[in-house]
Amino acid sequence: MTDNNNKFQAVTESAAAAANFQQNPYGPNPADFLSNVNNFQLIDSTLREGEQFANSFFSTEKKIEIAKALDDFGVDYIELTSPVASEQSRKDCEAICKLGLKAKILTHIRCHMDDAKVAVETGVDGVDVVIGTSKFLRQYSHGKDMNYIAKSAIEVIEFVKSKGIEIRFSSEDSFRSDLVDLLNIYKTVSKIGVNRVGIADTVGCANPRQVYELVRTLKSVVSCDIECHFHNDTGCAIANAYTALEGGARLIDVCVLGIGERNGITPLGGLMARMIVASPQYVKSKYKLHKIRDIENLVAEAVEVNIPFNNPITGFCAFTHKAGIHAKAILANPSTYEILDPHDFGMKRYIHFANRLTGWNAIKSRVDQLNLNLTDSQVKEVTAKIKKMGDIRPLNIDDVDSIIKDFHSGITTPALKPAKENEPIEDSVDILLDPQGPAFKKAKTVAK
Ligand SMILES: CC(=O)SCCNC(=O)CCNC(=O)[C@H](O)C(C)(C)COP(=O)(O)OP(=O)(O)OC[C@H]1O[C@@H](n2cnc3c(N)ncnc32)[C@H](O)[C@@H]1OP(=O)(O)O
Ligand SMILES: O=C(O)CCC(=O)C(=O)O
Ligand SMILES: [Zn+2]
Repeated sequence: MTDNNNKFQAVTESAAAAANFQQNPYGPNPADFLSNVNNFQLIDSTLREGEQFANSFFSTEKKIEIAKALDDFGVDYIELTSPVASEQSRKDCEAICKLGLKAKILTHIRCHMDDAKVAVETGVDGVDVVIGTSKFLRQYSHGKDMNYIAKSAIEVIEFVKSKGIEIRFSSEDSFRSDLVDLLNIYKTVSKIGVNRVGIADTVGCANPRQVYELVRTLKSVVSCDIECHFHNDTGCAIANAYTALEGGARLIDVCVLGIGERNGITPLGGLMARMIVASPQYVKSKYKLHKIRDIENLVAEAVEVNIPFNNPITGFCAFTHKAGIHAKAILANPSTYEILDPHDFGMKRYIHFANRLTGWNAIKSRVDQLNLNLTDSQVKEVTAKIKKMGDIRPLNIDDVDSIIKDFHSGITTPALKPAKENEPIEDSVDILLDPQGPAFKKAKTVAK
């Protein structure tokens, strides 16, 4: 191709990227020419990092159930606990390798030949090797200097490669490591050939700008894919994962519900919420999003936690609209107040109208659902009654329905018994726009 043709191609490609960006303002920025927002992979670590969550104990059967569910969902890799952690951990790793899943199976080991020798015998498709590079870890964890780290990394990598399986090298606590040390070790391992290098924000200290910069810098010194692992101590795990992809990382470590050491890592569901906004076609074609709820329930039950009320996608009120102003606009066009479409995840949207913040538009939709005929001014009148009652105490759907029905039949609304102070509202049910869907109860979100 001539220079002019090359220039023409570059111009048309960037014009296409810009047009796409305009179509979807949440999509990859055309300036991020290395971005993998439209081309990322997931390494699910629920059965490794997730096993490090305080409440976790997975029986063999549970691990198999979770691995199958993740595979069905479409994750690219499933990472398992080190086979040297315990005898059962090794046996479970072998058992999962024998399942014949589509997802590649990885195990996660220290940068040590003793661990590597056990790992390669388990039947895994790849080994994730990690060693701390920050001063903290070099001093208080393994006590080794960068020369030793490089030497042992080369030995372990060469050994795993000789077995014909994938190898990833990762620096634990990357964001508190010296940049020169980091780039040197990554350069070394990239030169001898690894499938991936990993950046790990082990203590959750990194912010999105730092992530972008480190990934971009690393991109210029390695020739392999970059994987990223973000802890959520300071609440940046999803944002950091997204920014890493913008900077050119290809793979993100996730756990179902974000479980892991301390308060965990990037959650699978939360990252999907972020990515579907940026890259809807890619995400919808690659992952079975409607399975997220089942997978989260499976893991939540296994580790004995509730799904948080504010969880992206599956939190009990993730698609519930309440205030009258919101309800009116949602009834006209859900996109007015929703960036995620609940149907993409097999979920439904709800309008919670049994409260004093409701408005006549929401009440009118309930009147219609009840097949009653009221004029707009009558709906406004009955809405005022509902609000009056909502000023006295929390309402439930039966309260509202009886106010509407009584109003409709011209019968004076009987006084409702005020709830006792602090009485739990066990049956406060919210209305759904879809009359076929199941009504749902307020989630009990009391932490154990
Ligand atoms: C940030 C992360 O999440 S990394 C992954 C964490 N995963 C795990 O720890 C898996 C579960 N762990 C275990 O079952 C155990 O810790 C084992 C089997 C790995 C090791 O158990 P033990 O031999 O009893 O050692 P212990 O856990 O007390 O200490 C860790 C040892 O690994 C060494 N070590 C720690 N990290 C590394 C590393 N990345 N590469 C090489 N050696 C390491 C430490 O120096 C220490 O060695 P020591 O015996 O000389 O003190
Ligand atoms: O292996 C990795 O990349 C990450 C290890 C880990 O869990 C961490 O550093 O938090
Ligand atoms: Zn971790």
